[in-house]
Amino acid sequence: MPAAAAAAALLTAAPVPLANTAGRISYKCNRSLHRQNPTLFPEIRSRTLFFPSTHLVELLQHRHRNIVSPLTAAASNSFLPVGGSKAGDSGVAGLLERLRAWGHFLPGGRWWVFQGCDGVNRDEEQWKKGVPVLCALRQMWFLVARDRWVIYVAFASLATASVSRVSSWWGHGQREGERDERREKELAELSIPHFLTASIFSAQSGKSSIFYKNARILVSLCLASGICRFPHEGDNELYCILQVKRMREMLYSTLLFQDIAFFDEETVGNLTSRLGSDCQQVSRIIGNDLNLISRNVLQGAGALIYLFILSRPLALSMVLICATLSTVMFFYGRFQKRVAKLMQEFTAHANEVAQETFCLIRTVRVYGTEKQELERKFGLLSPISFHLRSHLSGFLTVPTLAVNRYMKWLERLWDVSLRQSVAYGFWSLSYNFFYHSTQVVAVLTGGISILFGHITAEQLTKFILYAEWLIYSAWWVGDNCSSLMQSIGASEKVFQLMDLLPRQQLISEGKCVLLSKGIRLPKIVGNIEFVDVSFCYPTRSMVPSLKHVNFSVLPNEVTAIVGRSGSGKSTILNLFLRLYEPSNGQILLDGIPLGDLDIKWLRENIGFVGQEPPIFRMDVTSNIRYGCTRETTQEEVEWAAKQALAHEFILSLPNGYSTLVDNALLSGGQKQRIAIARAILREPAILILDEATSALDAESEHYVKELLLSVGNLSGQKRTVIVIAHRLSTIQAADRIVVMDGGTVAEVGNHKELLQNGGFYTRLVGRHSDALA
Ligand SMILES: Nc1ncnc2c1ncn2[C@@H]1O[C@H](COP(=O)(O)OP(=O)(O)OP(=O)(O)O)[C@@H](O)[C@H]1O
Repeated sequence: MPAAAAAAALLTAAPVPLANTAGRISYKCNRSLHRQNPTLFPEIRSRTLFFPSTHLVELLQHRHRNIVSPLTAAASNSFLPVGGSKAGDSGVAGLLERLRAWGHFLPGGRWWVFQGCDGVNRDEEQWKKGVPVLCALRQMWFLVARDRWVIYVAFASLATASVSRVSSWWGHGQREGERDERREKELAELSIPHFLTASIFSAQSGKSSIFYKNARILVSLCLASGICRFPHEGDNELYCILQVKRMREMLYSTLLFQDIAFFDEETVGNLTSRLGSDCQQVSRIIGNDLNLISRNVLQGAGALIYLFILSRPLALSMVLICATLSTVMFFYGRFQKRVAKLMQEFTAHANEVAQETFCLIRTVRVYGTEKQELERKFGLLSPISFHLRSHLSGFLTVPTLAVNRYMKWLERLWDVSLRQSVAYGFWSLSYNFFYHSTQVVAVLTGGISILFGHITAEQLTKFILYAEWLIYSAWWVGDNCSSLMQSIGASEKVFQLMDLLPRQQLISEGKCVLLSKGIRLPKIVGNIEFVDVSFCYPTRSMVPSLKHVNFSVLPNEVTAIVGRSGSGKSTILNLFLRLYEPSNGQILLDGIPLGDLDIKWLRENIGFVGQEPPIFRMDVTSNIRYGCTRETTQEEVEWAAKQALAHEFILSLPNGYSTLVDNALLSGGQKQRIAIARAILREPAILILDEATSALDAESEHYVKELLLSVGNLSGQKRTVIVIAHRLSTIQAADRIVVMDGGTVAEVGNHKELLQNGGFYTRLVGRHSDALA
């Protein structure tokens, strides 16, 4: 009760007008509520991040009816529900209030304000941060410049289809002396309405020779238009395919060369969504949208010129109508760009969740959370947008929503799509209105002109046909512009990702290639030194994972790193593998800073086996050969597999070494054996093992460990080994043990020395003797 009272006080203390700030208020209130009593309000806090404030009240009423009734009473005085009315509102005032609320559904109303992924309303400033249209087009052009010939062919055939001179088709058969008419007949597709009308009127007036001539021209024009369209459309398709391919290539290679920290922040689902649907959508920009826009602009311009030739006053009225339509088109296009951006974002989030769920399907099954993953408690009004639901709640009982992570994003997609559909409805409405306006204006003004003898009935018919053509072209331009805006909206994230610079260590002379840059030592001795190394993961820049770490690994020795979970053992290996760069200090290999060495060469000389080694979806031989730069025979692959005790189980697979495997098709121990065989085959100078044998049975582990730690490479020479271990047997076998505690080195020495010290290591061994033994 005190919490509810405090929360009520918080809400009433700051009565903020609701308009345009619903998301923000809701968020603030809930932050405060959550701080006041996190146990009472945890769920509400996360939910209302994307709910408008009215839903806070709804949610509280529904979920915490008993506890927070004073809060909702107080809240309802401060916050007027979007579609509802205050308690006590009745009669005309209440009705007016409700009507006013419904007014928010009209263009420009509050219903059209979008919320971003964080659930907060996006203001104009945030939208302006997007990629400008010209900038997006420039980037697109740069992307396809290599294949510009495809575009040239497409545009040339388009121009031919739309604007080619008819004179070559029928030149000598024209009526002499009719200058205007001759000019009018210069356009191929555009002249179809002209000859159509001329044919009809010549038939009506009984001029059979003129009728047949016009009919012949009509057929020729239709054929010409069709033939020119063929290369044009084919080229466009070809262009779209090329562009998607090129974009995916570029994006994929840009992503591949990013820092590991980048992948800590971006999820796989999100990135694959950009590579998939986003690239497809963006490819429409030049291949489809721009192409259709130019075609319709050409045709519209031709029709307009024709109209001006026929009648200037009538043509001006058409210009006026088209200008109004263009204004509507501008706003609609801007709206579409925003919609597309949000839809891409929400789709990416939905993909992210789906990908995660499918990757963790075993956990979902074991914990029986399928229903939870599908949870969806909509009622009668499902699925309609949150806002509309809120308005309807004034008339109907609307059940509270309960959505899971995936449904949350689908619901938000739906929410945006709903508004998109309504906007399309408004756009179509305006088109219809203007389309019919042209006819009415043409008939009225044209009829008057006929009455006064300024134009003939034939001219008016032509005028109406061309006016329709003009408005039709304007409509298509509008439609394609909005589609272009959609594509540009969708392109934003793709271009942002493509603009990322590749990781510094992989750049050479401005190119990101698998390159050779830096020092290559003639031979790796294997002396590794960590000098005052400190490190924070970029995603947690305030929390150091390593603090002033100093230790050495001597050549041909086995160094074990031990310590409690989270003490920084794997981080040390990550830094040595240069997956991250130290925030402070240096790591040296044979006296040379790692940063000065050729990274490609360095990695070729390191073998790494992790705790959960990844297996690629390919056959066993390819998996063992993965990353091995030297040529290897099948015998060598089998030798490595035998050393890793993998040979027997591989032979028992349906196709032996040719069996297709992946992470889900092998046991943990089998995966580790393949990864160990992979490391053995590389014959690395330095071997790094991160609990590499944890999934093996005791006997196999003993044998494999012997091999990895003592036997060394093919020629029997020992190598430098760094091993993270929890088992006492592994640790005892090490020449040197580095004991980590809370990101610092607590002790260094061998097993005997450390036990004699009686320090942290002794306590660790004592406390975890069961686990270590
Ligand atoms: N990618 C990452 N981003 C942010 N923090 C991380 C990341 N990886 C590890 N950490 C944090 O760094 C600290 C050290 O982690 P590390 O993986 O090195 O521990 P560890 O000693 O290897 O643990 P374990 O024995 O459980 O594998 C931990 O607090 C961990 O939460």
